[in-house]
Amino acid sequence: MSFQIQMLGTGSAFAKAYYNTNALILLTDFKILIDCGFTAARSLHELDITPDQLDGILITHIHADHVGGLEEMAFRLHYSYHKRIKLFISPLLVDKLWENTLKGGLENIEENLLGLSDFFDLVFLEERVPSVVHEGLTLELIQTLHIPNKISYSLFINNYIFYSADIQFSPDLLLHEVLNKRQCAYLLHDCQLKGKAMVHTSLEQLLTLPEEAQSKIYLMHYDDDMESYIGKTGSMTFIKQHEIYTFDE
Ligand SMILES: O=c1ccn([C@@H]2O[C@@H]3COP(=O)(O)O[C@H]3[C@H]2O)c(=O)[nH]1
Ligand SMILES: [Zn+2]
Ligand SMILES: [Zn+2]
Repeated sequence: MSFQIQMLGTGSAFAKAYYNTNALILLTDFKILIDCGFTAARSLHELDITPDQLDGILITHIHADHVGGLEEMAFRLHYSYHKRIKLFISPLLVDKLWENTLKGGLENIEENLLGLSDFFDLVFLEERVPSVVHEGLTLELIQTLHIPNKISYSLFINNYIFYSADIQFSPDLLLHEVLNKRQCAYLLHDCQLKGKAMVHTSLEQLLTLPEEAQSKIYLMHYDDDMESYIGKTGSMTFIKQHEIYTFDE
């Protein structure tokens, strides 16, 4: 069964033009959002998608450009749509997400709404365990380095697409596991266009990869000056906000 990917946004944490890097995975009868940052609701609105039309949301890590839209989702699902959707999440992130990000806004709005599982149907994704989340869609989280001592996950989609979330340059992972062992056909990778990358991967670092690897890479999580880098990304391509991509196996 084929599926499509439509980026709700493709920007860095502070980008204004391209919104937060959050992705919709679209199957004929299933829609899941990868990350739900503070621009997600506006972007969904622009695409004429309401929160209740999502079947689930997957969280890679706790930064506002990846989870900052969850409070609005929870409120609207509860009050406007009287519905809970799935939240696909590592068990290691659940308490942190509730205690550090959502509790302040969501706790005690009603006496029986006490925690994350009162707003979402929690589906735990164990690291490095492929999970069939719907017919035709298998997701697998792997822990990757973003900020030391901060839990953060990248993702395999149907074991042939690698979705990096936010990640420091990890050439061994990319070349040995993603490309060599798993033979992934597409890599959606975050990219800091200028300067030395401290918590992301820089364009300069990605340009050190062999041309064959670059040709499979779609760049995301970029700054507002992306257009001035067109033609300067080797064999890598910028993925565009709201365009629908079919990544065939
Ligand atoms: O040690 C740090 C921690 C964070 N930051 C910035 O804060 C942002 C948080 O969201 P992000 O992970 O998409 O991107 C991060 C960076 O832009 C940084 O430059 N250095
Ligand atoms: Zn980010
Ligand atoms: Zn981050």
